[in-house]
Amino acid sequence: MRVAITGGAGGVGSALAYTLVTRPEPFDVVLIDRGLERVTSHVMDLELLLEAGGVRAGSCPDVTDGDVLVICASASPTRAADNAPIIDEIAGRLSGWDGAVLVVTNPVDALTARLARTLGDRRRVLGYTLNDTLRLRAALPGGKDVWVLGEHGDAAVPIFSRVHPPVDEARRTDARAFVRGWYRRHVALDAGRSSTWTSATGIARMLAAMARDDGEQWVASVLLDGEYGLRDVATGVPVTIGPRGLVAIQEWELAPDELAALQTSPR
Ligand SMILES: NC(=O)c1ccc[n+]([C@@H]2O[C@H](COP(=O)([O-])OP(=O)(O)OC[C@H]3O[C@@H](n4cnc5c(N)ncnc54)[C@H](O)[C@@H]3O)[C@@H](O)[C@H]2O)c1
Repeated sequence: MRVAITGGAGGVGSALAYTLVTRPEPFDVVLIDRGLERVTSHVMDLELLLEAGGVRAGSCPDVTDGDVLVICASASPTRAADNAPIIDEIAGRLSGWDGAVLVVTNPVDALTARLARTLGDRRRVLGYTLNDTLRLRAALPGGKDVWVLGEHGDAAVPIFSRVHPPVDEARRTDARAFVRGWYRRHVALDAGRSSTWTSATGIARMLAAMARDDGEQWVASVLLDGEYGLRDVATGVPVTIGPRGLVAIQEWELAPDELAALQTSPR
């Protein structure tokens, strides 16, 4: 699979490039950012580690060089307000290209919706929201079918009704507090960096799953068209994914409080 990463010299983009070149699958990676020097420096560093595939530096027009474009380009790792023009600038370069896009840049749900509307094809645009699920899995070690749906971040919705073995109310309260507390503690650090390692690992796993196209269960933000009673907003829902993006949205039967939280989660 050919993967173009825009924002490739940043924290998430460069960690993702490292994760992809050290995985066994043959990913061909193009790293794109505003300045060619910084991506070239990353590429010179990374090409010594290649397990399979390749890695090279690109410039902004090369966003169409992959089968999948991962958007990590951002005005700042933590300030999300300025990123809509960046998404619009990238969208302007995508005409005539029919690949899939994985949006990482925040606010990820709003930007996924914006890009899906611009491209006119919601199936090609997935938003990366898996980190919330990875945090809940850390809070419920050994649990099966542990997922977080809804808007990425503070309003995310842990889905306890599917977890095996079942989770009692006391553990639910602790797990909820861990997931919310993790996010708030990380934001409060104001450390000038995002969760680059979790994100890079999760994105690489999803890209490998898109290449495998084997029907495995994932979660991603998708522009909804009536699923879960929501329309024209993007939020995290259960999905299967393939090389061209969304394969299908699964409409799970949720507990009433979970469905209500999912329906009010998009802001
Ligand atoms: N969805 C998630 O779960 C998740 C997780 C972590 C980070 N994020 C978001 O991902 C984004 C990137 O985070 P980061 O820590 O890598 O930030 P960063 O500041 O380290 O990197 C952003 C990079 O984008 C580049 N850039 C800016 N404008 C560009 C453009 N028009 N074209 C190409 N490159 C451009 C910058 O030069 C920089 O290298 C942020 O918006 C962050 O909030 C989302």
